[in-house]
Amino acid sequence: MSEALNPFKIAQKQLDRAAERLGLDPATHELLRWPMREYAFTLPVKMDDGTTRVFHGFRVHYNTARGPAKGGLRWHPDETLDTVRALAAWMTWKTSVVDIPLGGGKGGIVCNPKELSETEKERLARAYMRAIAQALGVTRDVPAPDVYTTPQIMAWMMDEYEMIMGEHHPGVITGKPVPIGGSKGRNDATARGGIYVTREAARAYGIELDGHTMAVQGFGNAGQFAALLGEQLLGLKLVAASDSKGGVYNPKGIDARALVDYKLQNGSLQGFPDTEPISNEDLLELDVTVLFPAALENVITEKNASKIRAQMICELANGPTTPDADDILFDKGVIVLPDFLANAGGVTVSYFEQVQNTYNFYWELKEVHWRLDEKMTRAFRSVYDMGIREKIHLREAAYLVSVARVAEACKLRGWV
Ligand SMILES: NC(=O)C1=CN([C@@H]2O[C@H](COP(=O)(O)OP(=O)(O)OC[C@H]3O[C@@H](n4cnc5c(N)ncnc54)[C@H](O)[C@@H]3O)[C@@H](O)[C@H]2O)C=CC1
Ligand SMILES: O=C(O)CCC(=O)C(=O)O
Repeated sequence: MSEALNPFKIAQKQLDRAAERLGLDPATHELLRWPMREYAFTLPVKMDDGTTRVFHGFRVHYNTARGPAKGGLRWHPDETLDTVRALAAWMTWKTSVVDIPLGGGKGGIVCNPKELSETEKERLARAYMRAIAQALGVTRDVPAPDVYTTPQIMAWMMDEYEMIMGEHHPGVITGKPVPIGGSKGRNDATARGGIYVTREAARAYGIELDGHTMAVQGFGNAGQFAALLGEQLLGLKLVAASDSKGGVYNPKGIDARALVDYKLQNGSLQGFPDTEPISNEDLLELDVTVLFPAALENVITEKNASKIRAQMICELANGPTTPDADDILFDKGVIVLPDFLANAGGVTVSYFEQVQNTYNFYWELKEVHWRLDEKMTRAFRSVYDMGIREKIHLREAAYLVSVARVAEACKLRGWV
């Protein structure tokens, strides 16, 4: 990875811009440029064939001034400490922009879960939990799912934690299956939050969505629900979708439900009837109303930004757009709904899950939905108003809103 595409360098650069505009004092700026605490683990795990494999994992507590660390766990072969640092920084700005009383954290294991059996995944999840348990808990840090981690993995981790502690602690992790303390509505929350923000942005900028088109890059939790809810709630027509193996395209429209079922059955999108193949790169350049990047970082860069034809980009992925690309898109008039605003629905419902776990009283789905809608709508308005007032793009506006809140919390605590 080139230094220019190092996600943590990008996160620091984004913060530097905000710090300058906010006129942050040097100590606060330096404090917010770095994680407050980092853990690195070496995890020996027994494989099904009797051999031992050694995995490496991380957990980063970026900033906890507004509350305990919060953020997902990613299992990916390309995971690095700097990726986790960046994701933890973005979690800090994310919990702040939706104004929930949590800080930012993130974790990861360098592995390819597609090569692991279910029993190997379970042993890896439990090994990670044993390594991090003492630093977790509702008053310290609460993990959740991210790329290639699932409700089942959260369930194993919660169970391991409770074995260690000898009592129930469902709030130690969120994104759990509903029967063991998960929240209704967490499964589609990331996409749903993004759909609410897209709806608000379309109203604010006067963009017609009903009957218009969308393309989705990345067809996992975030991407699949974006396609389904984009169709159901906004009337958008899916014309292309892709996953790590490539994409499918039909300008006349693709039935989102049928495509999700096909992906769940076949593990890939390739061969879906009445579509032609499309690469991940070409999908980004389609002439659509809304583009949902929902895979990984750095897919929109200075190399392809000028070729983007979408009217609006709703960033469900973390870090899909580089700072240089942001400026190009702003000049072109493309509306970018920035990641830590657009994908904050996931952590917001994770927070609702923690609240329900604490009270041991569970909400109906419609309560989750209206509370999420309220949080996302309010967050969008605060960012939009800031963007208009300062004449800046929405990412910079979101940084100003979020960083000011975290800086205030640091100051009130007497840290700076
Ligand atoms: N799951 C959650 O609650 C949240 C997820 N996110 C972000 O959303 C993005 C997607 O996460 P999930 O949907 O949860 O993960 P997931 O593991 O459910 O799905 C990931 C999808 O991305 C695809 N993919 C992987 N590499 C790709 C590539 N190079 N090109 C195109 N597609 C590729 C995979 O095939 C898979 O379909 C990530 O950036 C994640 O950090 C953000 C907020 C919350
Ligand atoms: O649900 C959560 O706590 C965090 C989800 C996450 O990792 C993210 O928003 O990037």
